[in-house]
Amino acid sequence: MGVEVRVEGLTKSFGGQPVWSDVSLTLPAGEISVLLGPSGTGKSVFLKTLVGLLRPDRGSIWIGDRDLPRLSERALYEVRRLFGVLFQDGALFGSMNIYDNVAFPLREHTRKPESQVRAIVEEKLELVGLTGAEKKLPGEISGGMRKRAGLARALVLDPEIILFDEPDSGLDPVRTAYLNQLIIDLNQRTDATFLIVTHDINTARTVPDNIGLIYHGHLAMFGPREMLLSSTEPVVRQFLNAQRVGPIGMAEEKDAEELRAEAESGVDLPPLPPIAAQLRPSDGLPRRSERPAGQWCRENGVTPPPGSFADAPEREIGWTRRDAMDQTAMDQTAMDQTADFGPPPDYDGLHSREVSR
Ligand SMILES: Nc1ncnc2c1ncn2[C@@H]1O[C@H](COP(=O)(O)OP(=O)(O)OP(=O)(O)O)[C@@H](O)[C@H]1O
Repeated sequence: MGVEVRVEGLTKSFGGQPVWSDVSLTLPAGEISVLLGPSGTGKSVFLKTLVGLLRPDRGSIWIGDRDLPRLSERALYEVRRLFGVLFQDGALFGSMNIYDNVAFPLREHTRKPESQVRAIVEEKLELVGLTGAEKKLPGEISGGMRKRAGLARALVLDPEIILFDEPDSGLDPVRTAYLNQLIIDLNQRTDATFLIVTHDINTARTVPDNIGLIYHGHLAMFGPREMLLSSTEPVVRQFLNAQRVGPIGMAEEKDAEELRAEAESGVDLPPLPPIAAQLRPSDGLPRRSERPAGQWCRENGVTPPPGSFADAPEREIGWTRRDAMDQTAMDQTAMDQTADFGPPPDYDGLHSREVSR
């Protein structure tokens, strides 16, 4: 069973240079959250700080009634056992075969007899589809297999919180799709709390329950996926839609002159793409934390981008044609009252697939 992780006012710097400041967010128990951000904004540093490998300058990381940065080394060692971490490169020992790599945390942190170690290692290797690769060295298997071996090792102590640092880096799109499905299935099976750092926009759009974005030394936004996927906040919109137009430049932030030139050129951000349905477990059953598609938008009076949830069965969506019509009527009234705001948005596009047929 996963646990909630509550981060409050977390700040980290190196040699007086802040990486990020005043980060506050809650990773809900058992849910999948994704953390995005331009390169070098400190996502890996955030994961390492969460797990206690780096000490923050200020702030709290609450797990139950324990505040990690305030724990003694000994207490922290105990709490770390709640975590499983999949590092970017799998972080396997090159001279150990896959079996010994996966068995390592069990031999290091428990007194289990070798027969039990074997049973657990075999179970986790089967879970990640690596049965038969036990005797291979990390250098003898593909990058994708190394990731899965790293994942098996992250799972052997049955962690309640699993952190993934770019699990999809270096993988082709098909392997990324398989890995994402594996992550969803693992979440369903273990009910652990997941935090995934990724640069893959498709992963960010379909895998998580919540999305966060670190930008320019702070947490720009964190919340339910529908909140970010329908956000018109320029940084969020630019990043989630992989656009060049917007505040983020090649070297992180565009300067005022670049932004002015962009505004003068009349180039605008393209419309938000439709929100796709969340990826479901392989058995097709709803995720434990699943909320009806469109529910957040409806409850918060936000109109999702046209075409959203077209791939969710009508009976399961929380945003229906009726809501769209009600919303259109409400917005039309607002438009009539304020005038000069141009034509009303094309809410019918919400079901554009049906309409265009
Ligand atoms: N141990 C350290 N000592 C000093 N500086 C560090 C240390 N670890 C990371 N940094 C710096 O912190 C900043 C953030 O690095 P980090 O690897 O967390 O970024 P990231 O967002 O994960 O990047 P990417 O998306 O490219 O992987 C970088 O400038 C990096 O050089």
